[in-house]
Amino acid sequence: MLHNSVAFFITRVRFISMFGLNKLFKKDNQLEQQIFSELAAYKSSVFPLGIESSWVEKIDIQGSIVKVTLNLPFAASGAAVFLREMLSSKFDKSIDVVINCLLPKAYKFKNIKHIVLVASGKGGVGKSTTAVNLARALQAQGGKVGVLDADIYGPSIPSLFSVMDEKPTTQDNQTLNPISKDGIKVQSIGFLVSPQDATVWRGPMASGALNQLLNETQWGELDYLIVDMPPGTGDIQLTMTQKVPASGALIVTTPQDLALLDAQKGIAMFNKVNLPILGLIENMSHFVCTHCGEKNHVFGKHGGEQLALRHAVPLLAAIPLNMEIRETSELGGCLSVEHANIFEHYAACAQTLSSMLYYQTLSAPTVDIVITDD
Ligand SMILES: Nc1ncnc2c1ncn2[C@@H]1O[C@H](COP(=O)(O)OP(=O)(O)OP(=O)(O)O)[C@@H](O)[C@H]1O
Repeated sequence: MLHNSVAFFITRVRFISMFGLNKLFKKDNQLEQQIFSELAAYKSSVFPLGIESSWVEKIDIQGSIVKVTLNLPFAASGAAVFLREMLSSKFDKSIDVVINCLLPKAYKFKNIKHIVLVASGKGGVGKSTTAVNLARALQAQGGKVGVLDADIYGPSIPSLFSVMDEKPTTQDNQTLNPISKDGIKVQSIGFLVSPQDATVWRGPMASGALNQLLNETQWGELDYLIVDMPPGTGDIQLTMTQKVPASGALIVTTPQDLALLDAQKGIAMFNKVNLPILGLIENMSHFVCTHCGEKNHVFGKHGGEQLALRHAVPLLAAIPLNMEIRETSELGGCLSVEHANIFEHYAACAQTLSSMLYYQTLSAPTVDIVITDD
């Protein structure tokens, strides 16, 4: 019996060699190695150091059908589109790329891996709109996401997610369950106190409330918690910043001189408390004419770019002034579903942001952060 199977095996090997199939297997192996090399050499803002071989889960080659599966340690599943194009053009054949996002289990606070503050030097520049779309984009890229609305002057997150009438529930009378909207966990100061009451708060009260919302909400496991900060750079914002174990801050600005001056104050504020500034987002950066497609810089040109250069922080996105952004936001809709082309701006920003946060964690020492109420 054993003799028979050995004979069968030898015949099979001979048969394969005879028809040159072993060369075919070698060729597959060669292709696999070339794919590894191309991935390692591919550099972009999302992959500044290329794609590590340990991120390649598998390369499946079935004749002319090739599929590459990657497990990325950050939320950038949309990058599959570029990688697919790059590999297909290099090898002159269709190569499919699938990206799963598996962030390392390194927690910044409780079960939260990264906390990102979204701030602005002045009100009305689109900070909350940007925070919500960025949260949705991080989720679309494969992350588990929560949003904490700490804007005591005008908590607009409930309305931007269209959950104004909901109230967080409690199971133990000590902690609150956040509202879940489209898989995103939402908590807002607006669910708990009226805006009239909150606007007269002083720094310690506001930061105490933020602390409480952060600590006493059952967030579960999150990859990214986006915190919508109150606009401005005063005592309240400073005290709040000091109380949150954030990975960094994003500053939203418009291109007008006055907004840029205030954004500069925001940069100074975060520098004062040594919180890394992850980047600037220039909102309402330009307007694309719906008839002729021409780009108009309604509020000025290159302002965000110059500010970013001056302070050596990345300009992560230049979001257009766009009617669909305003309409969808005001109706609490989802831009990715309703206007996918405009949502691309936020998707690209989310990919770069999540990659930055990953590399930041690699280079930072790990410390346990304990928040107290004082
Ligand atoms: N890129 C954009 N294109 C068009 N409209 C926008 C854009 N970004 C924001 N808006 C609109 O601008 C208005 C202000 O936006 P938002 O409430 O997000 O600003 P904010 O900076 O958070 O304000 P506040 O300081 O009051 O919290 C909203 O009507 C919003 O829909």
